[in-house]
Amino acid sequence: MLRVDVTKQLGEFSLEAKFESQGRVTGLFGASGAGKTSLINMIAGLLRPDRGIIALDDETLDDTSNGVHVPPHRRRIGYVFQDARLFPHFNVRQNLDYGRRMNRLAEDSAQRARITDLLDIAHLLDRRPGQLSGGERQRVALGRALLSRPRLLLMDEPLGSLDESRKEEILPYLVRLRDEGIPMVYVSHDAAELRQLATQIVMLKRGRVTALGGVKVLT
Ligand SMILES: Nc1ncnc2c1ncn2[C@@H]1O[C@H](COP(=O)(O)OP(=O)(O)OP(=O)(O)O)[C@@H](O)[C@H]1O
Repeated sequence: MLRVDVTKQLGEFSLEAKFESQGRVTGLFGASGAGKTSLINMIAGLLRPDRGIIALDDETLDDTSNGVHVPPHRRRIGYVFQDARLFPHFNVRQNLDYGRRMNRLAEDSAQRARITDLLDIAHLLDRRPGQLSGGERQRVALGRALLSRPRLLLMDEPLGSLDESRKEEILPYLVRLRDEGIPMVYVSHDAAELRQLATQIVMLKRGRVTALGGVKVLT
């Protein structure tokens, strides 16, 4: 379970968000500037709340009243950005291996084969990111996040930079990931996308949670 109860002032913008999610895919929905990225950056540990608590299952990741702040690399949280942010000088195999090495996990070739199959990227292992399409790059970014064995996967508009046909190409993979059982927080301003993927919705407007519930709150 993910529990968030935080406040943060960013210049003129104030974020005050409280929600709990048991959902497999928590869809964070809101217009541009609503505070979605700031909120998931706090869950990732990249941005510290001014006040409040973030907890994942039975672990407290932030608790400002007790001075608790677990640094990002200790959270075991995967993050997939709108632009894949692969390492350009590494090939796909090396990019995939990065999260595992950073987390000092043992090599697990069976797991890598399973993930590369799941995402249909096994034939791309020797290529560099510059030799991939946008959709392929995003599938590699998903694979890299998954292979770090995260307890939670954060996705910030992972389809945002893709055109409609590429989006259609990736969505089925995201549905497969949902069924893998790793909980996800999925940021989007696209209600149709969230209807297909999310199991629970947190709606944000100007830094406040305005609705919580199933995908029907999107209507
Ligand atoms: N470091 C900062 N200093 C000042 N203002 C900031 C800072 N970071 C974010 N903001 C402001 O906070 C608001 C929320 O930004 P945020 O990126 O979280 O929104 P978002 O919902 O993710 O938007 P988008 O969908 O456009 O990415 C915006 O008005 C932004 O300008």
